[in-house]
Amino acid sequence: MDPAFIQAPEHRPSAISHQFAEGVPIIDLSPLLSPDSKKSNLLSIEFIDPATLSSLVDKIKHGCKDWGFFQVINHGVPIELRRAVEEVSIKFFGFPLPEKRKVRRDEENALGYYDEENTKNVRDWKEVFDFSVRSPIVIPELEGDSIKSVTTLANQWPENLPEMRSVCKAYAQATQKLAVRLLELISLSLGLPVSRLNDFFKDQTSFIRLNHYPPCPSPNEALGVGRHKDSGALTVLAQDDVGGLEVKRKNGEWVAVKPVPNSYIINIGDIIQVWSNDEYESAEHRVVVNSKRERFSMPFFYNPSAYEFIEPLEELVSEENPPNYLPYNWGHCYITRKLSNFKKRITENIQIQHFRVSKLNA
Ligand SMILES: O=C(O)CCC(=O)C(=O)O
Ligand SMILES: [Fe+2]
Repeated sequence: MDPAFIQAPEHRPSAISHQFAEGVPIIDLSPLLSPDSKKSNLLSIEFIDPATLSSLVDKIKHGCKDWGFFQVINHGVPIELRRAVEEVSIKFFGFPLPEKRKVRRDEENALGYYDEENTKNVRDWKEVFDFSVRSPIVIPELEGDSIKSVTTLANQWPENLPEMRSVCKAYAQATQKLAVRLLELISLSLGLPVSRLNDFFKDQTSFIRLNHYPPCPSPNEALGVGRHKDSGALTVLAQDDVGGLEVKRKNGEWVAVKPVPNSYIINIGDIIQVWSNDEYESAEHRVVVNSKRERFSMPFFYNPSAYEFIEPLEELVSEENPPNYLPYNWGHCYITRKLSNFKKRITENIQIQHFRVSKLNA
């Protein structure tokens, strides 16, 4: 196998890491499906009674605080839509490589097909197709009040799979609605008003990634995706029945997340960690591959507007609990991370650690 894929010994999947985690919270969102919205699959917080809402918010808090991720069922995303995207994804990745490369991402435009992604400078055993919810998106990178650069990202769709565009668009809208409701529940779980975080997403930079992990001849040395944390606000992830997603627990142990049919896995991203001033921590995760079955997954990365500056929310800091992070521009963070995956870089990726206020100076 190409040595570019081989993980350092300490990061290889160990034999004991494949046990399915006990007790991963599975949260039933059906109380949010109001009777008349059942048909339209619309989740709403308006009509729920206070006791039911409060018990739901408690479960969200537990998931965020103790795990950094959880699964949701009865989430309102129509199953037909999910199946339709799964089908186009299988068709697309089944195309010959030259066909897929017609919509390949490049240094200017980070959306489209890509099969050479690195995580922490080791190649991932996967191929991906990225598309953003809004397109094109113009992303200014801000430094203070001045614009450092402007990048435009635009979706690219394969000519010989004409249904892909509309199917993906409909799916993105449905998962986005779920992301909005989840963020509202998370806002309540932090003691904030329900819509406190919504305005950050007015010109969202959210995108969906279709992942394909082919069978791997050397699954003990390579990873589908190396260990990482998602840099956005939260991730709404659909995985198929093969399994392979692993999450690092607070005790340092890697545990596998058992696939639950038609559920979504919700990951807390770095932005929620910063907003909450470390009340919630983003979960480190990775993907283990296997030699027999290919695997497909589809994360929706819920990302704010590029011009937003991310910092601990003022309601959640005080003299006793001062902000742990300096403000950083999301557009800058997003573009640096997205384009840095394009090529191996000598320098480290931007991480929220770079904005952490040093405790030593306190
Ligand atoms: O495939 C998965 O289950 C997770 C993928 C992932 O973590 C990512 O693309 O950021
Ligand atoms: Fe991830």
